[in-house]
Amino acid sequence: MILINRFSHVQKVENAFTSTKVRWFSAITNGASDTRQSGRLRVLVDMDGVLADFEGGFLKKFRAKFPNDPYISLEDRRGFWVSTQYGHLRSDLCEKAISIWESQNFFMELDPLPGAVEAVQQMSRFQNTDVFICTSPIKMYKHCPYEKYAWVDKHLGSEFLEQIILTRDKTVVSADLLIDDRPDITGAESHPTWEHILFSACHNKHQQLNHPIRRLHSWSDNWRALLDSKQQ
Ligand SMILES: Cc1cn([C@H]2C[C@H](OP(=O)(O)O)[C@@H](CO)O2)c(=O)[nH]c1=O
Ligand SMILES: [Mg+2]
Repeated sequence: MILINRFSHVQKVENAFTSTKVRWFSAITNGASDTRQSGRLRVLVDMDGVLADFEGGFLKKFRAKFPNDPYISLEDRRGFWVSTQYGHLRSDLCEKAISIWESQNFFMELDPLPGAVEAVQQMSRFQNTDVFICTSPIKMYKHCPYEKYAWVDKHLGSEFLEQIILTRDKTVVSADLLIDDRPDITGAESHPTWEHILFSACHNKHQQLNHPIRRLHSWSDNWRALLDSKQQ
């Protein structure tokens, strides 16, 4: 009897733990109302193609490493994946393109996009606004995650290291806005809490999207109005 009671106590504790875990998890995944209830605006800012010049850095290093191979100018870039378009140009160029962003110092040495650092610094000083840098590392993890942290430290300062979210699935992160240059952002959560603002880039600026989406054309565009539009 004592044993049974003890067991049922353990079971109860386990059940309570499980249901707390479930509640906590759903707060993370379905948190739209949570962020608004807190009265604070939560903004996710993507890194490559929004803060850091991935496309420009890639082209410069590709041409330096493979001076005798054809390349695609930024004007002619189409489609999110650089390696896909290079593979269409000539099949061996796909692997050559990948070798560029898998190299040491690729992510570290990317230049900030015009106005990006200033915009994020200003945004983070807004009242009732939390800004996070939400970025996906490449799967070849030897250099990229470290270099993304080092880049933020160098350009935004060490206090911004608290604001980094590294994830391959941005749909499970709850926020009000996600500013990102990738047109199709999908993942485990089919109804992300954020509104995706498409940041214009050489690869997406000609793209007609079949779903309604607001764009930010650059950091000289009116990003303050976008934030205002989400305030209660
Ligand atoms: C391979 C590749 C990666 N990236 C960026 C997107 C991701 O960073 P971010 O989430 O910061 O935009 C990261 C890993 O895929 O590299 C491109 O922008 N274009 C590409 O062709
Ligand atoms: Mg990006």
